[in-house]
Amino acid sequence: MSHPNKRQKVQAHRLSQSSVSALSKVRQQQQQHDGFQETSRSSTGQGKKIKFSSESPEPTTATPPAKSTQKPNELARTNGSPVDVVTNGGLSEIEAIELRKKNEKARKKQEKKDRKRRKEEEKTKLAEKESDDGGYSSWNGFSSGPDPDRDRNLPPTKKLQKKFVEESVILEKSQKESKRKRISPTDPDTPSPVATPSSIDKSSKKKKRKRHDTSDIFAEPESSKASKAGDVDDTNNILPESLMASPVASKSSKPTQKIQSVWDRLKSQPKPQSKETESPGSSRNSILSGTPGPASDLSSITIHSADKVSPDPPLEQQKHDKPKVYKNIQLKKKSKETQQEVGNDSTAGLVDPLTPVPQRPQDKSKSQVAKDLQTVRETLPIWNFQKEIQSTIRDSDTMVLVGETGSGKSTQIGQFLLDQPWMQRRAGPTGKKYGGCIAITQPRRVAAISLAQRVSNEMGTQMGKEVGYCVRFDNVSDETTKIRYVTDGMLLNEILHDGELSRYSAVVVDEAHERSVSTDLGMGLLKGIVEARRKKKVPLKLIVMSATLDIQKMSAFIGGNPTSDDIKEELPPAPVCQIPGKIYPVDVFYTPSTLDNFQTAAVKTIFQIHYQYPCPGDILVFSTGSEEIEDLASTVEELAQQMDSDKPKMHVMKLYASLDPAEQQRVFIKGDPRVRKVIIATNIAETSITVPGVRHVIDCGKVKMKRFRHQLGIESLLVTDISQASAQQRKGRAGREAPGTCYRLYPEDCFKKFAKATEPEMLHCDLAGALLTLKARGVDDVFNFPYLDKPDRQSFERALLTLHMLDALDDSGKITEIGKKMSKFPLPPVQSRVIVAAGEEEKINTDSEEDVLVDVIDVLSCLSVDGNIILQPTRWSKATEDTRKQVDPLLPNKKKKRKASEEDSDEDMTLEERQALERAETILSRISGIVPADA
Ligand SMILES: Nc1ncnc2c1ncn2[C@@H]1O[C@H](COP(=O)(O)OP(=O)(O)OP(=O)(O)O)[C@@H](O)[C@H]1O
Repeated sequence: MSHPNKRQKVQAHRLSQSSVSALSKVRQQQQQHDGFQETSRSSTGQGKKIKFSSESPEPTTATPPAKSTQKPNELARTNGSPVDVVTNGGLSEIEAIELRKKNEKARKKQEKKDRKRRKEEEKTKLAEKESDDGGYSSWNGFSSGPDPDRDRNLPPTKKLQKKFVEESVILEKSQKESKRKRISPTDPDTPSPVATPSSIDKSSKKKKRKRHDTSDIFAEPESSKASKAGDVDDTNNILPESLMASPVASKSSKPTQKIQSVWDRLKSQPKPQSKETESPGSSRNSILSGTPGPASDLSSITIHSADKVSPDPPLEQQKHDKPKVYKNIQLKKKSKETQQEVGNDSTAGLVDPLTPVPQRPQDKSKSQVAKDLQTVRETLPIWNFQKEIQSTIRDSDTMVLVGETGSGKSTQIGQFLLDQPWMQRRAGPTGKKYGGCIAITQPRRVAAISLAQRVSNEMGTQMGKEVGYCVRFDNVSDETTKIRYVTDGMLLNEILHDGELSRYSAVVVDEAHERSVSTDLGMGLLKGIVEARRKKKVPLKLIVMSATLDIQKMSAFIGGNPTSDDIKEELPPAPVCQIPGKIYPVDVFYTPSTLDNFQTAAVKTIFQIHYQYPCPGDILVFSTGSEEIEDLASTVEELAQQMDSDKPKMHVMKLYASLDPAEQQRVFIKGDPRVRKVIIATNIAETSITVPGVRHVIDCGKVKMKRFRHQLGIESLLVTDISQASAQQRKGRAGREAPGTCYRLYPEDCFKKFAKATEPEMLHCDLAGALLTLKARGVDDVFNFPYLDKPDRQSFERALLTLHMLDALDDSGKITEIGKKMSKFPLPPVQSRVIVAAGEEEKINTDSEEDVLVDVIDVLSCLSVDGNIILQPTRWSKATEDTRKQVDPLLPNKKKKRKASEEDSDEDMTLEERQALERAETILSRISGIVPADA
């Protein structure tokens, strides 16, 4: 089988998203047809594709054939025969060339004139339209354009591309304008000579400003106006200058020397560097340093901000800012190779998803890595509160810990408590041993794994030893593990098996604001365990953490230590420790009005950022579900391939729950700083995680939530607005390694209308599973269990009836043997009942050839996966293996073992079985687009 080139691979990948290959073929054909239409339009000069960049004076069509027909000289030269050029009726070679040059020049001039005229027409139309509708339609929905008839017959993606390209040009023009203004900042009301030559009259200036305003998605919120005026000492809601009509910088008098020198440096830099527009940092600079002045490039701001926020910029940050300082030759080589691979398709601005991830420097010992990371740890806001946290939890069994996102809660808390005297494993009254380990719960497995990896790096230990994790189907920890990151579902499971959690000295419930059923049940159960362990004089410490928490409610709920022996006495609230300060500022932007289609807006924003900010600076986009993510990713990939070759390339990555875990971990590996990673994720990336390199967040403001539909008796996923707490968490994914930006694809008013906190899952889900868990844990009176928010009585009754119907409860409401078996499966009760029933069937019909249980497991496995049940085996295996090796150091050993056992089992196969297996593999490969159907 021949290896497909990168473009084919990307296409094959896209095909794999749809299992309907026929449909894909039709689509492909249509695309080819569209491509042809585009080319012919270009050659006739109609609907010519505008280049993404406004830097290059030379307009080119996107399709190579058009290019080649327009440059015969070059064609001839590439054919290797300059004499071939002499074909002009007896003219000498030189004369012919001269003549052609002249013609070419005249043609270009004419083209330039035409283009200018067309642009002017477009601008006028756009300005007129904007004055009609407030500018909204100029970017949203791509409904308005210079010549609507021209695009009528184009398919939607092409229309979108064309519209986007046109708008990008307008955007870049306006950015350039604001950049020019900033180089020579003057009074905002006095137009700079560069920006406003005398030939331009006042009305056209106004039009220009208007266009600038409306060509961007993000409006200037009230609060940012205040901050510009110096009233607000917060970087929230500050509009990036380059997105504004009148830059912030123009309010200031003169640039500081430092920034001016950066500008000078920037101007003298080669094209790709100097054309990058300013970051929104001038206001940030002004606020942080008290020095008003224009923005410079992102790197200068980073350095500047770091100066102010922390005296020593974190080491990782320094590396990130100056990729050239890498001393590791191996790494250099690697990245060269990577670039060669990436660059072999010069027209595509897209990094192939199969591109190997650059390896981390291998020559650094674990202790060296830990030593480097120590510098980062010491700059975290939580670092100075170490003693306070230690003494609070020494004196009290419970504590609420609140601190900004990125302040260091999840990574540092375990390390702060590790050496405390109460952490020692010790014997209880009966001689049973208690303690020695800390459990830190996370709502999602991806966070648990990445945090364990980070903390083991910080401690310089091997993953799975002193620091480990335990998530469903994957336990990387042993008896020696001291800090164990677990999902809250796994902790619940542990409580089922060991009602005292005797292994642990402390349990930290992280991201408690998420209020999943498991978190709420876990907290209710932990409350009881803390009391029980206190009585046995082997206390279990409980810490509840979040950045966005209702502190009073939580501290009253978990309660502090009793003040007397009177057991009836109500517990005082738990002590609260609040960590002030954030690590880096994040600027927030809102849209001026509500959008119909956040997917389109997300695409636009991604490219606006890409064109506006220099690399490094990855983008994290929050979308709603896997389908939306796949759609968005393929649109971005398609558009990225049409970018100019001098623009930084893009690497589009996806992150959602049903993705292969190794694929999920891939986003955490630092990539080539010259390539921009665009990670499109669901809310699984919302809390706890730090995706290295992310500087920009795009938040669609929506989430898919499970809702129980009483009439139908089923749960379904519905798209709803997020809460303010969620929005803050999403914003908090930027500003962790450097200052960042957050683009909210909704207006500020909408944000204010969002619920303050996320509604507890318990209040809108089917309670049957939760009640079965409680019953199995021995809680018979489920109605009076301590819930943080109690569901209504009807929900209880409905759930209890369901459990009774499934034989999980007897007539008195006690759990039955069937119920106990059911509670062990991490499935909804209805599904676990089917498994138990199938198991019974197996026992009864031992002679039957039908393997009911296996069939049932197959069906339920498919039902458990959100959406995509088709594997992507071989195509990803190389990439997946690279990632796995970095995440799981024991992988080579595991693989050896697996290979040995596979070889054993291969020997037992009959010829037919082997052929069937091969056939199945081929079909699977075909479905997932690895092998063309006609191969
Ligand atoms: N994988 C990583 N790569 C790079 N830096 C990281 C990584 N994990 C953590 N950090 C650094 O450590 C800081 C603290 O991260 P941590 O997860 O402990 O914060 P947090 O307070 O728990 O945030 P949140 O409330 O968002 O979960 C981050 O701001 C970042 O600077």
